[in-house]
Amino acid sequence: MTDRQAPRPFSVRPARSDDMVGIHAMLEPYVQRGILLGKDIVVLYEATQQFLVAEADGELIGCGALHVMWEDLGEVRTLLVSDDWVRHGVGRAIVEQLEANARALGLTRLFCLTFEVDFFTRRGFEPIGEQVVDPDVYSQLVRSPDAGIHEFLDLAHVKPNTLGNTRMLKRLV
Ligand SMILES: CC(=O)SCCNC(=O)CCNC(=O)[C@H](O)C(C)(C)COP(=O)(O)OP(=O)(O)OC[C@H]1O[C@@H](n2cnc3c(N)ncnc32)[C@H](O)[C@@H]1OP(=O)(O)O
Repeated sequence: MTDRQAPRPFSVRPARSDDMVGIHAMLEPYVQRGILLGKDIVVLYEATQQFLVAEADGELIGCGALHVMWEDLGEVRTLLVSDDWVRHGVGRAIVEQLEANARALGLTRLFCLTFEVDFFTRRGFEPIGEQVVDPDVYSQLVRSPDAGIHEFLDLAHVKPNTLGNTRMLKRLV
């Protein structure tokens, strides 16, 4: 006998624009708790192609995004699974597909900033302390208006958002 439940069927697919209102609603509680960065709905629409969604019985149950930051470097963003579905392999399936997408785009390193250190460690991410880009790349990245890149660079004005988070990196092989 085991207490592991039978697998519940779900699928992961690229997001469509009409998923964004649902993603915005799923995101809001985590923004309130300071776990994920808040995004205006217009920013979500602009990022539609970056997103994957998980669904079961036609309902959104999770999402995650891949943001390209540099030639070799991407970031996993806005990963979440609805409360009813945590610990059923949905987060893992989303991250594995985001990694496949990253490889297809030619990326070799994936960054994330997270409280979920155990989850990302099991996915092969490792904590990093310092800057992982050279000064020339840094000087270009700092020109981006994107708040996520400011968090990646650990700029002073975003430090209140990132308090207690762990910076992690995975090398894609
Ligand atoms: C970069 C960022 O976006 S950081 C923000 C991350 N998101 C958040 O913090 C929001 C809140 N958290 C969440 O939404 C979720 O907990 C996530 C996204 C972190 C993880 O998603 P989940 O779907 O719960 O993860 P998943 O189930 O794939 O894996 C977690 C572990 O649950 C366990 N598990 C999986 N399926 C089962 C099951 N059927 N029964 C029991 N345990 C299970 C396993 O131990 C699994 O780890 P492993 O597969 O590596 O051995």
